Amino acid sequence: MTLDLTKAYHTASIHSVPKDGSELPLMEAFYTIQGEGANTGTAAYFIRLGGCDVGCHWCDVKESWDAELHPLTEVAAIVEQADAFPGKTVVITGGEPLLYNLHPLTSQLQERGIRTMIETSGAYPVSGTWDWVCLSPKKFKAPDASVYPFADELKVIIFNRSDFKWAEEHAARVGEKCALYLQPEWSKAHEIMPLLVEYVKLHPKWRVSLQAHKYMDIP
Ligand SMILES: C[S@@+](CC[C@H](N)C(=O)[O-])C[C@H]1O[C@@H](n2cnc3c(N)ncnc32)[C@H](O)[C@@H]1O
Ligand SMILES: Nc1nc2[nH]cc(C(=O)O)c2c(=O)[nH]1
Ligand code: SF4
Ligand SMILES: [Mg+2]
Repeated sequence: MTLDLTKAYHTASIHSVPKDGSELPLMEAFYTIQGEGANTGTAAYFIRLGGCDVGCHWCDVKESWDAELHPLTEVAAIVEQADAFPGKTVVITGGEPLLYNLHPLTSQLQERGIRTMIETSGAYPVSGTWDWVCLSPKKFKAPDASVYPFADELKVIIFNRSDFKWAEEHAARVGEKCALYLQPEWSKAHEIMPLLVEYVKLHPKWRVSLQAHKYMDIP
């Protein structure tokens, strides 16, 4: 598959993040339990990159949006720290990680035998090499068409009834093997859960994803 790199990592220059991907704006990194989607319950080291222009009004990490607030950090140092943990699985999240050139980060992780996973809205084309791609499309800035074939998992956030239709539109665009998840928006979870449960019972190709880390009270 050929990638259209003309649209990739387009804001890198605005945020003076080097386009070669050697340094990235690092908001935080922490070793925890994956709380969402297909890999829920497994140990993983999360690397959260700053910068996002998608603007979900219910985003649970708005502090990540302004890349300038997060220090440019050498990829080699990020990788070194990740390798200190026994999980040997790294989840790159944000912010929107696909704003940046992720080739050096993923290749250096994989050279050390660390699995690479990404949480992305898909708003920008894929860079880097991935063992697992979680695509979570957003109405506020729809995915780039090139991203759908990379999705191992589609995770749609349900905030209101109209999001079920939106979820089906995206399910029609991912590959046959892509696992399908519906995840309640956290602040509406109590209200939306009965609808979500009924929807999955009627449309069993979908599974429920909860933000298990929030119930476990861990990062
Ligand atoms: C903070 S985002 C960062 C990665 C990327 N920007 C994205 O949206 O996929 C990580 C995951 O959290 C989900 N998420 C964010 N806010 C949420 C909320 N209030 N309730 C449920 N899921 C949420 C996103 O849909 C995404 O799957
Ligand atoms: N434990 C835990 N699991 C997660 N899965 C996706 C997360 C994210 O913010 O991308 C996340 C997170 O922030 N914490
Ligand atoms: S795309 Fe992700 S980081 Fe950006 S606003 Fe939406 S949920 Fe938050
Ligand atoms: Mg989170």
